[in-house]
Amino acid sequence: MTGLTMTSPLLKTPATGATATVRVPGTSANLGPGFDSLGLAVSLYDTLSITVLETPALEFELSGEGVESLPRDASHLVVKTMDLVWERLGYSRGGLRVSASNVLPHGRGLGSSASAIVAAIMAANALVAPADQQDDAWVLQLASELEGHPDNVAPAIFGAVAVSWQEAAGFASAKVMPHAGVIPVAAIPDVELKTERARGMLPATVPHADAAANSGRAALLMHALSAEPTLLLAGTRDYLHQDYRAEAMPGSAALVAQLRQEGHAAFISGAGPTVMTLANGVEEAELIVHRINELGASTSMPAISGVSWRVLRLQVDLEGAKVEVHPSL
Ligand SMILES: Nc1ncnc2c1ncn2[C@@H]1O[C@H](COP(=O)(O)OP(=O)(O)OP(=O)(O)O)[C@@H](O)[C@H]1O
Ligand SMILES: N[C@@H](CCO)C(=O)O
Repeated sequence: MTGLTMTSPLLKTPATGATATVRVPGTSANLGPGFDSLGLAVSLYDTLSITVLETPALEFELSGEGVESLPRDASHLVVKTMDLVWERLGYSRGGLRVSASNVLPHGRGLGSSASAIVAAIMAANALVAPADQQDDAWVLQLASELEGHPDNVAPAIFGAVAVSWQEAAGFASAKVMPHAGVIPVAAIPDVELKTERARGMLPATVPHADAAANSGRAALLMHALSAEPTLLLAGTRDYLHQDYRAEAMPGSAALVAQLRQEGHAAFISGAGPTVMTLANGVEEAELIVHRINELGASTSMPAISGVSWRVLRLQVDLEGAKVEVHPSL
């Protein structure tokens, strides 16, 4: 690794030749009643490698999700985010090679934008001089600002279940380890729904009775997730967002209703349209996978069978994003 160089009296540059690689999990936000506050990390991972080049070029090696549609210039979310990190830390960017292996589907409610932002911040932070590097609380603050809410970025950074909140001093998050029996099952539809559109469907106010009922379920959910998974069905009941957004994802709304009627803790993952179900043990997880495939193939519920579902039995990721830096050879 070459030493840090000065491009102006004020700005430093990251060390040329170094590569930072970040492996970041996807996340499921809201978990039913935890709108904009609860989320959990799942065992689906994007990998981002950033190499600082000697030339001013921006090179992209993208694979997987978004390969056809993502921009290959400074407007790419990863580059925009890294530029902001370096600006705040007093650095300027030269050339970069951005290598991304994208597994998380975009606009499906699995936190792809949050994971991209977290990976970019962690890579940029790892490439500055050790004395300038910031801690995870700083990463959480900046990532939440960029994403607009902390419920996806917190579990992407820390893993497990994250309970996040905001006060005058900024965003904060507590990590809660889930009961070992909790198994997330994702049903990912082949249609995209932009978070921005889903947020636009929410009302400005909700009835006090709904807010009160929702508070009770969110509190119950934390107990169910950490200690008593038999209560997951009751704990994942939401009153604040899913009904208001159902029109934009009728197949997902129908699948959530059907699975809940059959006793499974299903909810819309993030802003949708992925349906997440939290199983209590392997046997229930296998049953849920089988049942979703069956409903998708049956003609008796056209709202569900009219959508093509990719069903994945996952695990809760307990560690969150990991970064490694390789100096130049
Ligand atoms: N790995 C990535 N690299 C660059 N841009 C990305 C990446 N992942 C997501 N994005 C950008 O974020 C957009 C998707 O963000 P959006 O908030 O709509 O959905 P999401 O994050 O997948 O879902 P949710 O927030 O509901 O969990 C993509 O269309 C793309 O512009
Ligand atoms: N809490 C967010 C998650 C998606 O980014 C929402 O439901 O809009």
